[in-house]
Amino acid sequence: MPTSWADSVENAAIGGAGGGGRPAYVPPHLRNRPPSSDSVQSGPSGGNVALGGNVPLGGNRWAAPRNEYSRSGYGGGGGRSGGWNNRIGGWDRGREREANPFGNEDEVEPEVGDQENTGINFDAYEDIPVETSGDNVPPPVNTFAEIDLGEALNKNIQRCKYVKPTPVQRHAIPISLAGRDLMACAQTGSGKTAAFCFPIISGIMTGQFAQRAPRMLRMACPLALILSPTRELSCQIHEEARKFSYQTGVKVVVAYGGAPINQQLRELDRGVDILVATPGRLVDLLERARVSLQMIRYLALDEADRMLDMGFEPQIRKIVQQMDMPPPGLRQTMLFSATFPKEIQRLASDFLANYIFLAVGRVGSSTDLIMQRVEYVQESDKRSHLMDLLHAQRANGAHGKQALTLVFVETKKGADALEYWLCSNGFPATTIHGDRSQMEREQALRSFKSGHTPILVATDVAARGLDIPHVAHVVNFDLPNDIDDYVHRIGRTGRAGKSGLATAFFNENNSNMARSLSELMQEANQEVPAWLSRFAARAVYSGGKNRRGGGRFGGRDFRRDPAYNRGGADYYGGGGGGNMSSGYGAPSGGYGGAYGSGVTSAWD
Ligand SMILES: Nc1ncnc2c1ncn2[C@@H]1O[C@H](COP(=O)(O)OP(=O)(O)OP(=O)(O)O)[C@@H](O)[C@H]1O
Repeated sequence: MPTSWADSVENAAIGGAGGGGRPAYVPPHLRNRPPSSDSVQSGPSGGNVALGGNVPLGGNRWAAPRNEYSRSGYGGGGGRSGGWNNRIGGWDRGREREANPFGNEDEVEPEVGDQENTGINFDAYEDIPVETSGDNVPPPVNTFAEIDLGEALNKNIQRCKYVKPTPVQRHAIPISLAGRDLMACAQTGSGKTAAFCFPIISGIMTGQFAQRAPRMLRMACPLALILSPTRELSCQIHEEARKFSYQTGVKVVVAYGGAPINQQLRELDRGVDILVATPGRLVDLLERARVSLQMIRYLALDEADRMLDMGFEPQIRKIVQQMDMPPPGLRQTMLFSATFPKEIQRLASDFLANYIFLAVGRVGSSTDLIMQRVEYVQESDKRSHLMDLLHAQRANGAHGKQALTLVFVETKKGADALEYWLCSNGFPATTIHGDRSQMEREQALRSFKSGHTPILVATDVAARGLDIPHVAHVVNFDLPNDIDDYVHRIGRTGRAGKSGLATAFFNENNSNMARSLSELMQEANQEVPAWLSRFAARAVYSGGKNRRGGGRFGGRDFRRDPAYNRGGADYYGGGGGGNMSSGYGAPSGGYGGAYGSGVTSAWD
């Protein structure tokens, strides 16, 4: 059974609106009980506000005639593309019933010993190196049965067909259940979402905080906050969390920008235990005094390094430190990402109390499930080269499913231009980037995921977190300036134990990436072309483009660095000695120069 967010989008697309009018508020501790049997709906899945919609399928996907492109038609998005009037399923309160996020009545009752999550090969992760540091690290578990997550959550794990925990889950869940703060790095596609959702849901299910929840008029007081950097990722986490919390009595609500706020306010008014949000929309809700963070007991930052880089850091500090959220020690904080540059670890430590650092896999490295290729392609040849790749790929669809290709470009204009060119040449493509409306973005994702437009041209807005099944190929048409961005981009394929292919176009313009790219490829047991090694040998580390410093890739607790133990005064000195010195020279890396000459004052 498909279990990912992308599949739940399809389920939501099939379903209609949830039921009922506005219910009476029921506090969390009264909700924490099994719902009545009639709460299991056979029909509508309570279409997601964001992602409900339907994409007509069929026809020859590759047969688009030249010049057929049109913005309104290319996505094939008929159906409910309007989307905003759908209700998120609640759960048994008054006349409101919890929609079944699994979307299929047949799958409501899990069967013991049911088939494993299809296509998952977690044996691929078995011999993965794991490193923990911090005081009194709780031991890992090998099975879900060893952890007391509660019956209702265990049922949902079965419904998801998760047979055993992934390595990051084996380590992170016991740490979080023990109440410890956590900074966790694990490779893309390795199950981090569940690793932070399970302990939060389980903790709320025990009801230990619920009694103290105040009843404030029109002000939501969630117990847990999950922040992520993009709207699509927040929607995805929300969908996953709804599955994990189905029939547990825990209510999950999502709030993100680009969508009408009134709908989200109505959802919040109906009660919320776990709020999944993007920072901008949350700040808006806080400023309107429609959300209070005073009851927060769990804070999770997904893509935490992105959340704390210069783009988001002020908003995150405002949310976490300048509103009414309890301080570290009184809340439990969990930070997760596949990459964790040390300067960001240092920033993040402000938000944590006596935390455990967990690194699973060669962190910041890519998984070797992804076959990486780098090809030397001049700018002017990129389009024809891409076309060759796509032609070759037409033949590669398997089991009636067209293989999906995700093409990353540098700019929004570049994305539109490439999309137009692809469509004009008979390759159904769509695009996702920050200049498109939220509805267009969501429609593009649906169209891609359904295979209607099996090519998605994207900027970095799609680089992190998105879990789209059947992405067989990631093409870095334009390489990013930061090796961590590359790691996240290629991580859209090769997920959950499956294999994938990533191709990067490289030329002189990317010479500053040569060294970090070839090191990354070596780490992941990939063949490094001789010409790239020559580029790498000539290259000087250039600023933000490689922030790891020498030695092995990422994954080290920055508290173990000698500079940290000297008090950290010289830790960010820039340009000089120390492990991080190579990371901050140039202004053009992923941190937009913010850590260039001003590195010492980034958190002053
Ligand atoms: N224990 C499990 N057994 C089987 N499948 C799992 C398990 N845990 C997670 N998955 C599946 O693995 C896929 C990847 O999980 P997830 O999206 O949480 O990865 P991630 O580590 O957060 O990736 P990224 O770094 O790209 O954000 C999802 O489709 C999820 O449903």
